[in-house]
Amino acid sequence: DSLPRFGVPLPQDLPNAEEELERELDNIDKWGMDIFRIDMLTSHRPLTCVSYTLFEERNLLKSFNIPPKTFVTYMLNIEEHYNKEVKYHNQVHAADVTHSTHFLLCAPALESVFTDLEILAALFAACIHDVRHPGLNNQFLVNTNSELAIMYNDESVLENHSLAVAFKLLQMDNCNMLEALNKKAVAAVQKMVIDMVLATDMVKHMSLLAELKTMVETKKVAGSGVLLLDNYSDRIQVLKNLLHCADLANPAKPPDFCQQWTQRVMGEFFTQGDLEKEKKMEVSPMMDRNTVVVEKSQVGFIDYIIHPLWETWADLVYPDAQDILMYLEQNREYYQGQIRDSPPPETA
Ligand SMILES: COc1ccc(-c2ccn(CCC(=O)N3C[C@@H](C)O[C@H](C)C3)n2)cc1OC1CCCC1
Ligand SMILES: [Mg+2]
Ligand SMILES: [Zn+2]
Repeated sequence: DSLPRFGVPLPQDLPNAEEELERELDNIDKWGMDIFRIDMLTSHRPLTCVSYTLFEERNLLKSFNIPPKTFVTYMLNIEEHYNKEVKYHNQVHAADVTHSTHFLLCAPALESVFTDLEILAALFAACIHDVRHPGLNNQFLVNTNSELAIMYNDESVLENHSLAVAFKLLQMDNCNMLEALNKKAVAAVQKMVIDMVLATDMVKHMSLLAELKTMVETKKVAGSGVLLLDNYSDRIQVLKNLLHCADLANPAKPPDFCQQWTQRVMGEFFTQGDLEKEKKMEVSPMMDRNTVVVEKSQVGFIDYIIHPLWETWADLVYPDAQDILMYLEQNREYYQGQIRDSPPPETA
């Protein structure tokens, strides 16, 4: 039983789904790839399709003797364990972050900087980083004394849970995509994946950014212009920031994708806010559908979190991320313009 061409069966009711999907996947090395259309064309299995395409393109299945059937079985299993009912933290977000991770790894400034094992770890981390996300954030799980918060002692609860689930699923029948790696390589991948996924917890943001800024100030560059990273600590620090940037890339995407992501995240936030109201809890900031001004909160998010992070990343890989910064500034202006009675843009 051979695998379907893109790893996943395509919708029968779409006559030319295969050629439409091929057309979308032709953009896999571009920032503007339409992950929402790929979600539709794969009957909501974008993660398996994108990860399979990327692993094939990067020749990682051959390099690490990963049987394609095992890879697809594991990824479909992981995809099943993303919650389709959750509006933002579902398999489309995971596929988007995996694609963004791939794009950032393609930066010329990072050319031949990372080994195939590190690239495998980064893509794997992106695929699994939010698996079993309940659509509630860490603070809610802690405040409600949830099973998960007790299990993980209130520390990076969601991130620890996604990691545990991902490594548990590896042990299921015909799912161990790392079976051909030697013990040392598996341990190295596992450590890198744990370090990267734990770094996607927002509480780590300020310290991660501070370290990135220090790295930019002291960055060592080879004659060819690629980054010189000669120890694990520097290498994993760049990979942690790379995945964190990919996780926080929505406001730096083409406007219509950015706006779709905002609708999804607000849908998830308001669902949590409604639940907090129902439970007579204090409603979290940005989650009260009656008081949040979506455009204002996006401008604030961009000004205080997203732009400082992406500006620093763009410095690190200069001049590679300039058009990403352009989208970010364009989206900031869009949201600023949408705020009622906001000052008109200065005339030139
Ligand atoms: C497109 O909009 C967003 C896209 C992504 C995020 C965002 C913040 C942190 N992350 C990284 C993961 C994380 O830590 N969390 C914990 C919590 C902030 O909910 C986030 C969703 C996930 N992702 C926030 C976004 O908007 C928020 C709502 C209005 C302003 C901020
Ligand atoms: Mg997360
Ligand atoms: Zn995420």
